[in-house]
Amino acid sequence: MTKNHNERARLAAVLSYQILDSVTESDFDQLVALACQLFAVPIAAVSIMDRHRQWFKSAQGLEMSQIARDVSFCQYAIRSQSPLIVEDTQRDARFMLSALVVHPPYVRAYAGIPLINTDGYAIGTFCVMDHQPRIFSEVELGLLNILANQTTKLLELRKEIIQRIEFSDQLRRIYDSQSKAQELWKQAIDAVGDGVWDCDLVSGHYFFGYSWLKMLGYDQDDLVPHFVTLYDLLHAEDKPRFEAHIHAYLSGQADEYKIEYRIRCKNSDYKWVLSRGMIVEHDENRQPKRVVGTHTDISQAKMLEQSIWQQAHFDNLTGLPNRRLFLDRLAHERSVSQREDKQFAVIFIDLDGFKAVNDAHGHLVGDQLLVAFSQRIQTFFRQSDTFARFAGDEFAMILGNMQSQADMTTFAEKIVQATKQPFQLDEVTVQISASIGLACYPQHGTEVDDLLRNSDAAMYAAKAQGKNCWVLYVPGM
Ligand SMILES: Nc1nc2c(ncn2[C@@H]2O[C@H](COP(=O)(O)OP(=O)(O)OP(=O)(O)O)[C@@H](O)[C@H]2O)c(=O)[nH]1
Repeated sequence: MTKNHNERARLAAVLSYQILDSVTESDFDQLVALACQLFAVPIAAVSIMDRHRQWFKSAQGLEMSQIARDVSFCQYAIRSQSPLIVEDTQRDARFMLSALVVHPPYVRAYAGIPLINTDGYAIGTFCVMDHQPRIFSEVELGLLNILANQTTKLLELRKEIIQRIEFSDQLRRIYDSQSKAQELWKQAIDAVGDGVWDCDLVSGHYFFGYSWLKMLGYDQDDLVPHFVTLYDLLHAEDKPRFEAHIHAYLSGQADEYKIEYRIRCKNSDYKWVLSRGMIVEHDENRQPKRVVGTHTDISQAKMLEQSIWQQAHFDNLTGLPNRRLFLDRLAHERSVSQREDKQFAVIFIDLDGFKAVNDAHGHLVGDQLLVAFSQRIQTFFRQSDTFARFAGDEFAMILGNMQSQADMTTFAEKIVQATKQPFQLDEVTVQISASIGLACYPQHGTEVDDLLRNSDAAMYAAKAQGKNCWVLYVPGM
């Protein structure tokens, strides 16, 4: 496809090949040599038409490397975008006085085919010249066309290669500048104390930043820079959560990579760290290739958080779960038992005569008694049961997975018996007893509030019956 002559656009197209004044290339020279052989002519050339000159990319039989555009034969082929055939220059008014005709190389015959690129611009010509007048047969013109086409293809190929080289240079420059920026970034973050890490997902190479290592007491040589090293250092309990989060982030299910986990220090202690990261590179299939991020030591914050949680959920004096934690566990037990169709017991205990101990021996002894009672009763429990201090001398229990009401009452009796055994405290021996109320899920209530209220009511019934005993809830209490 050819385009109407637009010299400005044509020149832009010529420049895009970056071929003007380029060094000799054998591919073009071979085509020119072939033309001389094929047509038995002394002169053949591949020329590129610049703004004011015709420059020869390759030429045979010509002394010069370029000529002024206005004396060139090829300018006609360029302008008309069609072959120019001159069988005898001395009989053609356009050329008979041309410098190329009256001076060397004394051109008498000329055939030139424009090199029209894929955008339709005539970049230059492929031409042959003779010192004698000559007629170019159709076959010869066909061959010349083929040579011109091959030359155009060569020009396109050459342009593509140049573009690829430029593109890869550009990529390398971007990569270099990014690497420099990333290095600076790593150093800056390392300097403020957050440990930097950088993971190549393809090779598994894992860069541990200086602060990362220092935070956990390691030296550079202590750790193999590989993802497996990090995985091995994770606390066993945190590994499943870590794996799940990584998977969610890399597969796009999670928007951000942000996870807290414990990691083993050089001295074998564990530290809590907050790990944050982001994908910075994808491969050609848009799969994540590289993730970089930071490690922040959050051990202090975690300890504070744990201590606050502990204070909010456990009784200071006895170390038993408090009312809040008891209610959480009760709600949990209820939903598990409902799902699995099981029974459980809620047991309410209020000590009898506790005030008298306080009054007789002082508050401190009263405290010691509460602790001693808790420790004695705790020995009756399974890990899965809950024994909590509600307030003062009130305690509550959850006994999971009860087979029968008889199991519950047997247990209650054990507590009654154990409580009335004397307590040997620091300076005195005291004796108390317990009043116990029992309610069973689901017979005595299916909701948490009902179970609490009914076990409390049963406990009051035990007090009313003379204390030092247990009572199983019956409706109407
Ligand atoms: N030493 C001590 N006493 C407490 C604590 N919390 C509450 N008390 C006291 O525990 C007593 C509980 O009162 P009551 O349950 O009426 O005393 P009680 O003698 O067991 O009465 P009954 O249940 O009817 O047998 C009160 O005197 C509270 O001041 C505590 O943490 N330490």
